Amino acid sequence: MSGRKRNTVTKRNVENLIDDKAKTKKQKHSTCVVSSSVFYLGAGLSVVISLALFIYLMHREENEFETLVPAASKVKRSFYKVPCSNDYKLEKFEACKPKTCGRVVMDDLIDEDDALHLLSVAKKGLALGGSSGGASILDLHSGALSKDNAFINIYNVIKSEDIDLLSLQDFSIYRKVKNQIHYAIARQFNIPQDKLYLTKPTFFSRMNMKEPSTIHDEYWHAHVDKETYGSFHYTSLLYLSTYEQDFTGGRFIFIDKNSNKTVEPRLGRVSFFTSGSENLHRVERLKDGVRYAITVSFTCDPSQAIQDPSYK
Ligand SMILES: O=C(O)CCC(=O)C(=O)O
Ligand SMILES: [Fe+2]
Repeated sequence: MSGRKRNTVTKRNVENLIDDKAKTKKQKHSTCVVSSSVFYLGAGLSVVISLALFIYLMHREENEFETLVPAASKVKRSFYKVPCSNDYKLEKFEACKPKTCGRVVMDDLIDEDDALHLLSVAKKGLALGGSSGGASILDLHSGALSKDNAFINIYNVIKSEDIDLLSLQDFSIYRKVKNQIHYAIARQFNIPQDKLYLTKPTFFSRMNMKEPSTIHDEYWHAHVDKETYGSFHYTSLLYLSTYEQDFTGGRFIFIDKNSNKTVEPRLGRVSFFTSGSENLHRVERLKDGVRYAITVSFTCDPSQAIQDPSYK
């Protein structure tokens, strides 16, 4: 009897049933609203957290730059010693190869007039070519000049178009500067000067804000000069423009285990260092402006020596 009663569909039962269904629907709807709110809140929160983390990491990277030599002040000679890598162990050239390794910055080695002269050569030379992307070079040894996505030979260009560039005076100023750097490196690292030779490439570089077009434009990658250029034992850079005056970004960064150490370029500043993996480095990506420099590097290997560049 009671079972029958339970199964009887009365008007009241139907009303209750509809009511219950509506309640369940309402409950379901509110559960749905709550869970989607939780979802959006969670997603929003994780976006905020990721953003904060990103800003923190960026900021932390900025903070982890220790400035070795700022552009704002001139240094006579700043020496920063680092332990040598094993890169030289199997090499001959006992008298020349690095036995102590390090980084040196000198602001009064090169006359400002000479740096300015080399800057004008760099500007004129690079104006005859120029990469489609952000990094262009002009190698005085081979004549290679970046042009669009490849290289042309500047000596052919100035000959065929009769352009007054890379004159005897230009080469003589390059040679004077090269000799001053040669002397400073030999002295610093205690090497007989006649066992240390100029090597190739020896090139002007120009960096600007153009987007990279080929791998040659990506100047900001970390590298070891001894691997990149093969013959280098001692790298030197003469800066021809000044950080935060002519460009921003573009600092030179030594990448050490626990920190990054920067050298801020300054017109006339020479930065030289041993070229092995004890001096892993990169150039910070430019944020604005145009940056000029010239690389003048030396080898201990007489078979990699080059003559002083001259008109061809
Ligand atoms: O221009 C600079 O400061 C350094 C460039 C560099 O590391 C290189 O050309 O190997
Ligand atoms: Fe380098």
